[in-house]
Amino acid sequence: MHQKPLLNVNNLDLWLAKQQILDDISLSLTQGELVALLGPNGAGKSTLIRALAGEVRVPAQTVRFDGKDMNQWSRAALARHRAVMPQKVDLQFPMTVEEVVALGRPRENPTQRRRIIRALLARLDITHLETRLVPTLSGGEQQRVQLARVLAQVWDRPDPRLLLLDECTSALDPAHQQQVFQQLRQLASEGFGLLVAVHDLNLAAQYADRLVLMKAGKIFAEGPPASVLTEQHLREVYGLESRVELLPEGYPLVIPQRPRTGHPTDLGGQPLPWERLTGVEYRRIV
Ligand SMILES: Nc1ncnc2c1ncn2[C@@H]1O[C@H](COP(=O)(O)OP(=O)(O)OP(=O)(O)O)[C@@H](O)[C@H]1O
Repeated sequence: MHQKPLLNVNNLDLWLAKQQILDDISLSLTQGELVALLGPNGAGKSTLIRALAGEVRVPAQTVRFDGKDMNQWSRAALARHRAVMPQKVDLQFPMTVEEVVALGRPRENPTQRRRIIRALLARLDITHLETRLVPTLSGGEQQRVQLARVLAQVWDRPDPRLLLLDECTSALDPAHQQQVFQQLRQLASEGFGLLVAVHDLNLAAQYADRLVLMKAGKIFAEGPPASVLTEQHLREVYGLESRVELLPEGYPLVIPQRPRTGHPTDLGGQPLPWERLTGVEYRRIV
């Protein structure tokens, strides 16, 4: 088990356009750890990832990467040790999958680059797409190509290696979501530290060592999945009614409940059509 501190954030405040977006954020990530960043739309997850990526300037001494102030890292050195997958990547150029993944390794010798690309395409189940033009791929296929490009950047580099991934599985079908998260766990066991923003609470619960739940720019709760994903927390942070069950596998399962009032699809507490037909209340059978 790797235990070396990789990332330390201390009392980070961040203001953009005269608005406070991050409020007193403190967290840490060690080598070999996969931490999921959760929270409603607008909670500040992407902004935090951009700040940790060095894309938004942060106050001195608030973010340390491998023990060194983030502002002291040169761009070139950062590029070898941390890679970032932004939430939106919209590639319009007619480039092939192979060419896009190669962008992650611009200065590599061709034989070595080829080896890295092949390994990543296989890991992300996109070998069969290698010669296709990226803009012609489906959304989920494109997302896996972008992940391969990001991984190529830090693949087989010396430690420290940090991955900051912003909703890297949002377009994937359930089987590919599982496959990608298994790969992320594999990377953690190889010594990477991973911070992954994700909306799927159950994926996070299944794969992350720890969860960081944000609300309105602050950390609302942080810890192992079972301590963060409680019915009370989900109500307070998302306004979501849910049932949370602890599975025999050791992680919680969140089952969202149909809102009783105030939702556009809600019938004001009236039984839904199939409830009238079957006499079975939907809430009890989900
Ligand atoms: N450059 C900016 N200028 C002004 N406000 C910004 C800027 N960037 C982000 N914000 C605001 O900061 C808040 C947090 O945005 P952020 O994108 O970090 O949220 P998020 O948690 O990633 O949300 P989502 O789940 O929708 O992706 C939002 O209210 C957003 O409008």
